[in-house]
Amino acid sequence: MEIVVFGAGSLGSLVGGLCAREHRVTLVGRDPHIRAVRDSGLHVGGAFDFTVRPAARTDPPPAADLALVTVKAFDTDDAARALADCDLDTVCSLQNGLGNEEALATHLDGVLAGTCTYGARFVEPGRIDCTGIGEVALGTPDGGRSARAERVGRALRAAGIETTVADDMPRRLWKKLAVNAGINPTTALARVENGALAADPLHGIACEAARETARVAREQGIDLGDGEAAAALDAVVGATAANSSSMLQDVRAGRRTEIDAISGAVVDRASSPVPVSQTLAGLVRAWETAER
Ligand SMILES: NC(=O)C1=CN([C@@H]2O[C@H](COP(=O)(O)OP(=O)(O)OC[C@H]3O[C@@H](n4cnc5c(N)ncnc54)[C@H](OP(=O)(O)O)[C@@H]3O)[C@@H](O)[C@H]2O)C=CC1
Ligand SMILES: CC(C)(CO)C(=O)C(=O)O
Repeated sequence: MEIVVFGAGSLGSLVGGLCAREHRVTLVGRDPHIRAVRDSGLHVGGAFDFTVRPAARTDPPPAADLALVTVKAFDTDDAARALADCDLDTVCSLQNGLGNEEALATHLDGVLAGTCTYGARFVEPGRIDCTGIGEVALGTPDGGRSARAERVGRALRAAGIETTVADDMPRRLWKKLAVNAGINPTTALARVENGALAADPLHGIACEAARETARVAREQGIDLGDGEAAAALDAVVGATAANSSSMLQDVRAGRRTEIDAISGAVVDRASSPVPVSQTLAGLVRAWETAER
């Protein structure tokens, strides 16, 4: 299968590197990382230790069977526009946050929704580390089964990526959002690793943000319970206790965060008050305004 990974930073290089062991892969990203991959290949370290030599460029190729989108959520619309001239059969987001599939579908056909719990960290141009083995779940954005999703699932499994083809992607996207809405802004503002959320006061704040997200999901017709959302948050906090959330990494690096697609998405869709999510979103945005 011809696969283009659009947004070959940390996660995109991990997934693209794994796919390159089985498929013809083109990474689309930025120099100097892309130049290093072109010159010396891509080394995937951490939980893996291999080097592959995918094609690497700073603009999309003319065609591919599958595009995996791994830009940050605030770049999704630009990614969709950049891919519009690429002859594609299927596009699959592996991003965090809500709204990515809708943004992609504005410009592209054959869009699938996806979540990813693998962890990836950029080391230096040409090298990334896998910081945690997880899984990819993918399917049609509105739920239900599709031959397109089954094809992509087979291709990712063939590359050794733990993959579930799911018929309930709306629910999965909201459940992942509840986890991110609890963990990401809380750890970023407190400057702590994920494990600090196991104890109060941070545990109470993170759980309430997750429960607010579950309530807004129910307002949107998604059957996601408060207890289930809080339990999912606790499970991820336990499993990634030593990790720095992506939002904490962004804040520490002085980079723009994905707050708008995470807590902002909860606030924008709420038809009842979500004070914790609103406060977390406001505080992170205030930091972005002051510090960036
Ligand atoms: N890293 C991880 O462990 C995980 C990440 N995720 C999610 O995956 C998504 C990606 O995260 P992550 O990999 O960490 O982010 P990164 O910033 O490391 O990777 C995104 C890359 O895409 C590049 N990019 C953006 N727009 C373009 C463009 N138009 N053309 C070429 N390159 C472009 C960025 O370059 P530049 O910055 O210069 O614009 C960057 O190098 C996010 O939604 C994140 O929340 C989900 C699970 C785990
Ligand atoms: C699940 C979690 C919070 C793990 O750190 C994550 O997806 C992130 O950091 O963006």
